[in-house]
Amino acid sequence: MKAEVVADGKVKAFDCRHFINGQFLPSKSGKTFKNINPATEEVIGIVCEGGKEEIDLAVAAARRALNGPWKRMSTDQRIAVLRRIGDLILERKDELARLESLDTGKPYSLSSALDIPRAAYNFHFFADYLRSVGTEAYQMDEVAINYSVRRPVGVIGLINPWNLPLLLLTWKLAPCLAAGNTAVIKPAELTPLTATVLAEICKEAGVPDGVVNVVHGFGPDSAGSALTEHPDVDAITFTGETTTGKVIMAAAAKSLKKLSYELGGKNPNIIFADANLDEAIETTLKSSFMNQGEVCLCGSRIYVERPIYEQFLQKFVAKTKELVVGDPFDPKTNVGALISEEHYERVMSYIESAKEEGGQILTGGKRPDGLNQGYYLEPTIIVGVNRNCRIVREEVFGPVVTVMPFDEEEEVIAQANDTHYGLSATVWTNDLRRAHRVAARIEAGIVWVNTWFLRDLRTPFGGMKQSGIGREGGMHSFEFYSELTNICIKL
Ligand SMILES: O=C(O)C(=O)/C=C/C=C/O
Repeated sequence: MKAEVVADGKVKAFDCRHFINGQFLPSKSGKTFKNINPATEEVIGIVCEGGKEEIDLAVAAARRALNGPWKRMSTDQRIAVLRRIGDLILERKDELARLESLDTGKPYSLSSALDIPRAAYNFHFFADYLRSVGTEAYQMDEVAINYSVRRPVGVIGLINPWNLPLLLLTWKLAPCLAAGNTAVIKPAELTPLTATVLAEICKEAGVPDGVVNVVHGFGPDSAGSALTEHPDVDAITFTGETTTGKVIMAAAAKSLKKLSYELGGKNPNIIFADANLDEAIETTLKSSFMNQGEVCLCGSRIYVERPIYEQFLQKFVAKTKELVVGDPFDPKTNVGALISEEHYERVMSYIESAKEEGGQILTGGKRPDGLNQGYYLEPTIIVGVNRNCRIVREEVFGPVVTVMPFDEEEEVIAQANDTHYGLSATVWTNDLRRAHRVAARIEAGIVWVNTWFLRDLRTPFGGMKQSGIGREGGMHSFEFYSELTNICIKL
């Protein structure tokens, strides 16, 4: 699947076939769908649409592979394969970054700085981590000794989102393989390219046939539903929208699959008057608009303590107006194109609803002048809304934030927690005790203080309430991707 680098560093997309049992192959049905470049609205290739037949083939291959050479590999051999995958991702970093930008509309400056390096690091991190994974033992006086042994869960279904395609696929696949499982991957239908290259990289790195499988397609009545319903899939790990998470859970219930979920968020960004304002604004530009705001961790609800509210708005709006929206391959671009026409319309509908609810648009809210092709939307700041407005309650997943003033710590904590989500939050203050006090009271899986999206992969990562089930990262990933047997020996 070598992507062909064409004029001015752009790459030409390729047609995507499934990867099953070590072979690239089309759907038996012959069904395909178009792959669209969101920055130009052009068709850049076709993708084979998999269904029950392809999922059955992939699951059978994965089941067989559990007891093949993969099982007999020593830990050191598995570590070497995982490290090699990370190395090969880095060797093809530029090609992968261009493909990711072509598929998603995100700036190449972002995919080359974040998405692809983190994809490689996900493999290097879990390869190294595997060396230190242990279990536990307990001595019952001189009566008995208990110790646990760890084994892979089995065949894992990985269902991945379109916002950080390779970063999030490798975030799941690396620990899945490190723990000795086999995988059936269903990439998001909107972003098939880098998952297809990853399959090729896994084969080249020495992953035995059948251990990693990729089946393209949609959710309902397609590869996605076939995977979540398949009785021989032991677990499902999913990152995506909460609504989709509920559908998957219902399908997985029939065979009681183990579930790991990282779902939506409506994350508060709380800025106290004693914060370093310039630093808070510089990071808030990222936590608001990075990746076109298409990040589950984006701080889309900004709460500013009243004494600095006007000053914050004046500076934040001015800086936001300086952001360059446009061609993902232009080095000057900060904000690229939204992922699809459907998503673009959805985000625009939230901006319309905010206006109907009395919101004022301080900047953005429309397609940039001169960009009539591509799903481009200006970074948007909305004020004059409150906790009862849809724009404040529902995940927009676009370059749209609301800014609201607050007076008391108790009040802003209550507002921050007034949501059925609970993924992440950001707190800006230089008051040490307040930082710890407020962070501990926010109902979220991750709280950043005076920073955002700073990631130590050993930490528990995931959401509470309707933002997820379970945690990923370090030992938390191994807990999901392995089963423990406690053995009690009478002395
Ligand atoms: O940083 C991570 O490990 C991660 O999972 C990021 C998720 C972003 C989702 O939109």
